[in-house]
Amino acid sequence: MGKRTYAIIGTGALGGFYGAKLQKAGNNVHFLLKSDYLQVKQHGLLIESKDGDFILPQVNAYNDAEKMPRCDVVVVALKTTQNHLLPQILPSVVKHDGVVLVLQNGIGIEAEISQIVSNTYILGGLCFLCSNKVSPGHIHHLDYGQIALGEYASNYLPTGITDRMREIAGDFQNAGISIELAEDLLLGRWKKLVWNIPYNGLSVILNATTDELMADIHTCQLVKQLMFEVAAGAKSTGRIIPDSFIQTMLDYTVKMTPYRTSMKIDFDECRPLEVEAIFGNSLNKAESAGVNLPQIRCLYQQLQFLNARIQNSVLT
Ligand SMILES: NC(=O)C1=CN([C@@H]2O[C@H](COP(=O)(O)OP(=O)(O)OC[C@H]3O[C@@H](n4cnc5c(N)ncnc54)[C@H](OP(=O)(O)O)[C@@H]3O)[C@@H](O)[C@H]2O)C=CC1
Ligand SMILES: CC(C)(CO)C(=O)C(=O)O
Repeated sequence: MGKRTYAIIGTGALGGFYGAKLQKAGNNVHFLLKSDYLQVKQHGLLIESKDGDFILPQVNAYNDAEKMPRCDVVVVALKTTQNHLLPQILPSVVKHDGVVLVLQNGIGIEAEISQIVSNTYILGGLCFLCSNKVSPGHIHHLDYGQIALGEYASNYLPTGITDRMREIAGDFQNAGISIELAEDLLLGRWKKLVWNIPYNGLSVILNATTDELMADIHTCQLVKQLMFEVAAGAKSTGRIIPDSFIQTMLDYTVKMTPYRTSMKIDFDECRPLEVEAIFGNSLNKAESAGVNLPQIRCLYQQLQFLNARIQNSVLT
């Protein structure tokens, strides 16, 4: 097989960064954009990265999914709040027997996508990346970047490590993106939520950066309690997250460059928050297995209030 073709659905902080790295490494990449389309079509992408800045003066830019060629790997990098658009986008972009790779935060998205596409493999990637889009076509990569890649099977049954995962991981690794292969995508998704649920939620509710949350004894305790609730959620679906992993996540955040989480950035910019994909879907999974997660539900209710306020302010 020749080189795989890639479509990036949503060329923002994450999609722009990984897509540009893939193109720089010689892959054939096609970028779907919305408001940045003209700028990127004319001037390409500028990546300012802690690993070295670079410019791609020319990229394959589209503002209409139907004009994109069918690709081997279609990377979903929209905010999950825009996933209602996927039924219009994915079927025309992914090749028969191609792959949809979901790089979004949250849980349960692969199952939703399995209802949209057929004859397609679905993979999920948990991205430990700190990247922001600072202006049209200009991405600022601040820290990290590794991806844990897993494959989706019906009901999130673990697939082990497949050849498809290895092949796609190879492309990303050749592009300088560090990849870990996960035998169980659902476990990987819960593990990522150990970070996202406390930090994304509390950063918005408490108007705080990660370092501020870790510097205070009370919020540090709250973060830890929320992490243990995520582990209880994982357990309700038969996945075990060891206590040592929770400690690793706490240590990782203490060492991290002080960071405004993606949800906090969305909140500050008055954009819809990814509350359902991260909080709502986790609660649904645990509660349908008969397990309540009261602290997560409390955060969820507060975030829904703020989210509704954002939607109303955008409408008025
Ligand atoms: N940024 C990060 O470091 C990380 C992000 N993630 C996850 O990755 C996902 C993407 O986040 P992120 O990249 O930060 O978000 P961004 O908002 O930076 O990027 C999303 C992009 O999708 C574009 N888009 C929206 N609607 C359309 C459309 N109809 N057609 C084409 N493009 C469209 C937006 O364009 P426009 O601006 O014109 O609306 C935007 O550029 C989220 O689930 C997030 O949680 C996970 C880990 C780290
Ligand atoms: C963990 C982190 C910071 C990047 O991986 C993230 O997922 C977010 O800000 O939402």
